[in-house]
Amino acid sequence: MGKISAEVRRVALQLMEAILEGLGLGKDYQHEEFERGLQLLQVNCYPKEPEGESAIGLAPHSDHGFLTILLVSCPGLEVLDRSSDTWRVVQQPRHALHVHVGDYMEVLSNGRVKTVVHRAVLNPGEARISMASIHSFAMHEKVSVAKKLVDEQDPEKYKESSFSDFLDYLMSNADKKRMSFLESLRI
Ligand SMILES: O=C(O)CCC(=O)C(=O)O
Ligand SMILES: [Fe+2]
Repeated sequence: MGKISAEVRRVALQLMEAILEGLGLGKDYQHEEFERGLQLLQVNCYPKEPEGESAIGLAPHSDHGFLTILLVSCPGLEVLDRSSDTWRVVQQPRHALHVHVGDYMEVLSNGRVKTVVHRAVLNPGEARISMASIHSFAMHEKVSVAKKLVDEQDPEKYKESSFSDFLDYLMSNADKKRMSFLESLRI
């Protein structure tokens, strides 16, 4: 587990640099904050789909960090196509990793790069395991819109927040039907 986490972290940081460069911020933008950031591993185990029923394994959501790298044992991942508001099945080439952009990437880029809304459905043929590696800043480090991506036509669209603010948000809304964390940050 230690080796795969370290390798996945290396890939995530390299992808982050490429995205930052693509946004015109330069690959070293907030380099230290990314370097000392958090990596969270979440392992999901789903049972086989009961016969004749279709069932959701993990409800629709977006991930809170900058990037998620996902390893899955078999198909079951679906992403929301924003243009048609329909779910698209994600193909699963053998041994391929999936990369999701998360909420903090949408915040940092001032909405230029959109978070991916996704869900997992149960697989009729077999039980399923997935391992999500989520990459974010450190617990109390604030993520904010890059000032270079703000101007009169494109005002700042999100409030700053940290991972600890995200946890507080989850706790405070635990028993309510709630808007997503990202929606709560919209200005
Ligand atoms: O199991 C999957 O394919 C998705 C897992 C996921 O979205 C998550 O852990 O955040
Ligand atoms: Fe997810």
